[in-house]
Amino acid sequence: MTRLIARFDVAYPDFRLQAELDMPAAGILALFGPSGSGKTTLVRCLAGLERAPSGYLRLGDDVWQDESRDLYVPISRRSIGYVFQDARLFPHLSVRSNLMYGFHRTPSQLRRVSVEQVVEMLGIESLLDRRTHKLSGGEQQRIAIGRALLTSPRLLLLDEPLSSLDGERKREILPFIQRLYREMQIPIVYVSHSLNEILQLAHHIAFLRQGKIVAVGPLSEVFARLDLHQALGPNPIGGVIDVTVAAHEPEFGLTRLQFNGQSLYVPFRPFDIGEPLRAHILSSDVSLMLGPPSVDTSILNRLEATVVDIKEADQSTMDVLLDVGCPLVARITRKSFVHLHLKPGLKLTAHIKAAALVEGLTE
Ligand SMILES: Nc1ncnc2c1ncn2[C@@H]1O[C@H](COP(=O)(O)OP(=O)(O)OP(=O)(O)O)[C@@H](O)[C@H]1O
Repeated sequence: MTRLIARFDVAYPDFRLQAELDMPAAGILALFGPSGSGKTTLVRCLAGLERAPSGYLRLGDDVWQDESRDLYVPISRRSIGYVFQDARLFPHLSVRSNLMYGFHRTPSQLRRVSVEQVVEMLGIESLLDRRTHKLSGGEQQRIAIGRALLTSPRLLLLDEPLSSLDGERKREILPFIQRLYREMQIPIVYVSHSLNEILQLAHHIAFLRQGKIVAVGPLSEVFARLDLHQALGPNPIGGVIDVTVAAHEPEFGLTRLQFNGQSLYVPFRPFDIGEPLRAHILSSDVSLMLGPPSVDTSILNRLEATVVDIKEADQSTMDVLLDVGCPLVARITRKSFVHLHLKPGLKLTAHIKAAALVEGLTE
């Protein structure tokens, strides 16, 4: 499988990025981290807008930067599509001309994406003859993505493409980004500090703090890192679980999801049976009970669990990493931890107070 390998060390007067990536170039990689952690700097290095003095960058067989050989391929020859926070369309051109700009820049023998394909995928047929300054923010971003796609990029960089949009426009554009990956199979690096966007879109996540990638991998693994749990926020996600729809129980207003032989109930939604979805669970919504799952409880979501690891969260709470067929973190009080005599290897039951579904997720 094609890999993306990058090593950058960039020093500004008050900031240093020291980032290393070596991962499959497939699906959507989210760069996530607090403001000022270096996400944009990293993307600029990937794009070739920022030249890291001793940098190295390779996508598959293409080496775009290797300073040990004084090799630095400029952005115009990197086969990279870059979409910024603001769409940066050409205001004097129509939508069609903005799109064709990207298309014509690419030599015909390298074109792998057709105008018709992009227009259909982004739902922009009716906009083609419009001027760009009259378009809504969401429409403008779709055109910007289309223009980038029509350069037939081997890598698409989306730097907070939704941050200037309101909630409704965000919801409008997210499915198009999901389609990008599904239908075009172009690896995407997606910068965001919105956890919600990342849960909806990402297959992998790189978590940045103070210029360093402190964790990278599939979402379920990164959110299970106890050493990062405090850094992930006051009420962090304890589990990201890929599930399929198993059954509906409309008489109870419930839909049953399954994963690795376990079940999770969520409020009824008319999904197709077998449809892949993603659920996420806050670590504060997981409580623990000694012994195997019992039916004598009002709690519907009871998962068989094994304690894997335990870490102090703060003075009064502990994070407990569980194996429920996938990683899941429970945040419990220190008092309960002492009372239950928790230790690695202990088998018990995890009660899930609430599980939320992430809509329209890619498989
Ligand atoms: N050209 C530059 N010269 C000096 N400092 C810079 C330059 N570009 C970025 N920085 C600094 O580097 C740090 C990281 O910035 P960067 O934009 O990469 O962070 P970010 O994680 O993308 O932040 P945000 O989420 O707010 O966009 C910041 O402190 C910023 O001020």
